[in-house]
Amino acid sequence: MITLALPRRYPSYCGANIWPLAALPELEVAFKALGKLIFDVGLMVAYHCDQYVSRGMKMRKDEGLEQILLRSRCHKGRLLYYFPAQLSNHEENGDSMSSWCGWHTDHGSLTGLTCAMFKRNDVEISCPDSAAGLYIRTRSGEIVKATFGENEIAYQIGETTEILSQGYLCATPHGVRAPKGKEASGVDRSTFALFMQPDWYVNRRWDEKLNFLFNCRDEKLKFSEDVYIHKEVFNAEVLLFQLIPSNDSLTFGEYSEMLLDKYYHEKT
Ligand SMILES: O=C(O)CCC(=O)C(=O)O
Ligand SMILES: [Fe+2]
Repeated sequence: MITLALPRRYPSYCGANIWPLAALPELEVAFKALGKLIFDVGLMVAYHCDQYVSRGMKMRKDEGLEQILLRSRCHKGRLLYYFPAQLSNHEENGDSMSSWCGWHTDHGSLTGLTCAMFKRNDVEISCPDSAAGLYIRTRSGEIVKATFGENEIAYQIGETTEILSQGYLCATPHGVRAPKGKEASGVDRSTFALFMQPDWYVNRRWDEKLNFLFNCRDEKLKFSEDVYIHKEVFNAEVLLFQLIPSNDSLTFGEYSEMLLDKYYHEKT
């Protein structure tokens, strides 16, 4: 019963995977193996995040990032594809650091990223512009290129971790810069991201619309006055956080729905 109801409530989270079984049968196995590796290492990163946070705030073991990730069934692996810059519909915006993907923070707990692969005409190449790629903004406000190799995984902190750690850990602002110049013509970029996030659904709550009693785990996000997620940089977030009264709490599902409405449906 639950497997029927959840996709209706959260279509963007619960859609079935679509595997190109005929064209690329090996993708499903490789994709899941990579996702599992990034998840397993992510748990180790989470353990150390908890050690750090517990020095500053009181935290029960089951409230820590590691346990939240371990009990969640809502992690999402995605292959990301960036079209060659001149074919993209998006005009290059004023901020060249984010010409392929605008500055943002991920809303989940922890995002694991592989280093990207660049291609021209389906042939893998090394990127002709060494300035292209993923950029992050550090806690001290510096913009730095995130450089890592093909056998390495990068982890970024998401907004939910910032909220649950009451700001001891900060969500990582990031954007992706497209290559520039003649040589950049026709160059595309592919990478893999594992978005690790808490369970999102409501706990033992009757849903009028679906006529269904949810009997599942949720994760409450407590918004305290001390948490101002990158407010000073991203105007959209400033608006969003004005909508959440301080000291209020939402489930991760409610928080996600609020963001999706804000960004995609302009409901709020
Ligand atoms: O492409 C990347 O390296 C980062 C992707 C990203 O930030 C995202 O999908 O949220
Ligand atoms: Fe991101």
